[in-house]
Amino acid sequence: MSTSTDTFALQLDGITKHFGGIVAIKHFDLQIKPGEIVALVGDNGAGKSTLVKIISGMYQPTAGEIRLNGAPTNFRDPSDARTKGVEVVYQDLALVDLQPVYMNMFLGRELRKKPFGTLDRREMAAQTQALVDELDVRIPSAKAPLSDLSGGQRQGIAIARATNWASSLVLMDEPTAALGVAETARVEQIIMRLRERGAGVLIVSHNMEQVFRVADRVTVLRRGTQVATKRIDEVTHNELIAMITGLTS
Ligand SMILES: Nc1ncnc2c1ncn2[C@@H]1O[C@H](COP(=O)(O)OP(=O)(O)OP(=O)(O)O)[C@@H](O)[C@H]1O
Repeated sequence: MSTSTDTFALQLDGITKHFGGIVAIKHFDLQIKPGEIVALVGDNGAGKSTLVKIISGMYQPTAGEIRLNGAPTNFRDPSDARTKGVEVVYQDLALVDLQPVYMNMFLGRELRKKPFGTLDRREMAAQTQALVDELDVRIPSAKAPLSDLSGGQRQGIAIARATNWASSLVLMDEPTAALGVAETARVEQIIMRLRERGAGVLIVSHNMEQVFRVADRVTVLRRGTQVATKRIDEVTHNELIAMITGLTS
C-alpha cells in the first residue's frame, strides 16, 4: 500500500491548454510532495495564471492528467476542486469584512449544533484560535471582526483557511503582492510553516528573493513551455532570471 511519503500530493502529466490557435500551456509536468513548497515563475503571459486556473478547476485542460494524492482526477469547476482537496489563496483574498475571523475561516463550511442546526460559534472560534496559534498568525483574537486586521494579518487568515481545508494542495497566486516589507516577511513565515501541515504548496511569485526564501523547488514557464524544474539550492538567481527571460548574461 502506498503511504504519504511515496504518493505525490499533486501530479501533473502533460498538461496542455489551447485557446483557439493560442497554445497557453504546452505539455507541463510537475510533481509536488506532501509538505513541499514549489514556486511557479515566468514572465508576463508565460502561462502561470492559465495553469493556476487549470489546477483550481476554473479551466479544463485541452490535454493531460491531474492526480491528487495519487488518484487521477478532473475538476468540473472550482467548487469541485475544493471538494477534492485543492484550496486557492486568491489575490483579492475572498474574505468577508463584517464577519469575525472564525466565520471567515469556516465560510461555506460552518459548524452547526445538533439538533437545531444553529451555528456552533464557540467550536469554530476554538478551532480557528488553535490553527492561527499553530501557524503563528498573530491576530488579536479569533473573534475579532476581520475589518480590525491589517493586510498582512488578513493574508495570514486566508492562508490559514486554505491550509485548513486543503487535503492535497494549497495554491497561492502572488500571495504578498499587495503587502509591505514587514508584512511580506510575516506571511512568508506562515507559508513556510505549511510544510508541517502536509499539503503540497504551489506558489506563483514574481518576487525572486521570495522564491529563494520560501520554495524547495522552482519550475519555470516561458511562453507556455516549461523550461526547467530545479531544486532551489541547485540554481542561482542569475540562472533563474536567464531561464525566465531566455537571455543569457
Ligand atoms: N481566456 C483566454 N483566452 C485566450 N487567450 C488567453 C486566455 N487566457 C490566457 N490567454 C493567453 O495565454 C497566454 C498565457 O497567459 P497567462 O495569463 O496564463 O500568463 P501569466 O503567466 O499568468 O501572465 P501574467 O503574469 O501577466 O498574469 C497568453 O498568451 C494569454 O494571452
